[in-house]
Amino acid sequence: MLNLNQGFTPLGENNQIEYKSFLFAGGEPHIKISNNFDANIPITITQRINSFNDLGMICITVDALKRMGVKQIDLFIPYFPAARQDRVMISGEPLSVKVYADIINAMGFESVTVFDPHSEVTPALLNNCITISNHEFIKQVIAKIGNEVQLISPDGGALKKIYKVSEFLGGAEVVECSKSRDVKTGKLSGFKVYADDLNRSDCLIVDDICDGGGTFIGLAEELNNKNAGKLYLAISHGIFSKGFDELSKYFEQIFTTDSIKEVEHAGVTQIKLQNILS
Ligand SMILES: O=P(O)(O)OC[C@H]1O[C@H](OP(=O)(O)OP(=O)(O)O)[C@H](O)[C@@H]1O
Repeated sequence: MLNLNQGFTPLGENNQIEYKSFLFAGGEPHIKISNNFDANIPITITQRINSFNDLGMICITVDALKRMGVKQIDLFIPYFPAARQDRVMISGEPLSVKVYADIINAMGFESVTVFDPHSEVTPALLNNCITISNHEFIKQVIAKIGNEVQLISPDGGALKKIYKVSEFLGGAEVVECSKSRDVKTGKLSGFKVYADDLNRSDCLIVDDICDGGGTFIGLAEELNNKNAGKLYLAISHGIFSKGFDELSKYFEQIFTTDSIKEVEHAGVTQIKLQNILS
């Protein structure tokens, strides 16, 4: 096991390969891997990708391992970078998810494991892709909430997955919702909750990514208009680029994993991937 992100050990702490990594003064990542391991044994690289350099670190690590004689390398990257840029919305934009997938495919991994990918595009583009669903994560979230909740599917993307979550949980009730995003400006509008009266029932919004949080604030207001009880939010990949001041006004508790980063906030419960996967 070679864990490239310090302190992030999603597959456990056993059999870790030692290395030193740093950035050269010019900004390029570098690694020196110690050679006290058996190169005949398959190696799994784990990494949290938050920048292009984090992907670059994977590339140079694979090169170094191959030069050391390692034949089989597996990759574990829970958050797939640029996963939302999985379609060209307006001319002049890239299909970023394919750019990343092409780079990763070129390294010839035995398998590439991702957690709760944004859409079917990522697994379709990645060779030897293994996906881990959010089912166990949501099960653990509901166990922590401790009450019965209605599952809330925020938009079209989430709707494709929510009924499988409900089935996994033994048939939890689902409320469908929708929103509109202006693809030119990113602005959100038109939040709709397809229920007449939620009768003060507690609601758990389930989605893959929270970026600025606009989706969930807009939806929370609409859920409150429909007489919702307590609101909870479960997000597989927490970017939280606008912090928690606004989100915390609406949500009793926010749940996320450590697929992107560590989060320290009273209103956030982080469930480690290591505990979800074990
Ligand atoms: O925190 P926010 O800034 O509101 O962003 C989060 C939302 O963005 C993504 O969906 P997106 O809006 O890209 O729609 P899609 O599921 O139709 O691709 C994601 O699945 C969330 O729903």
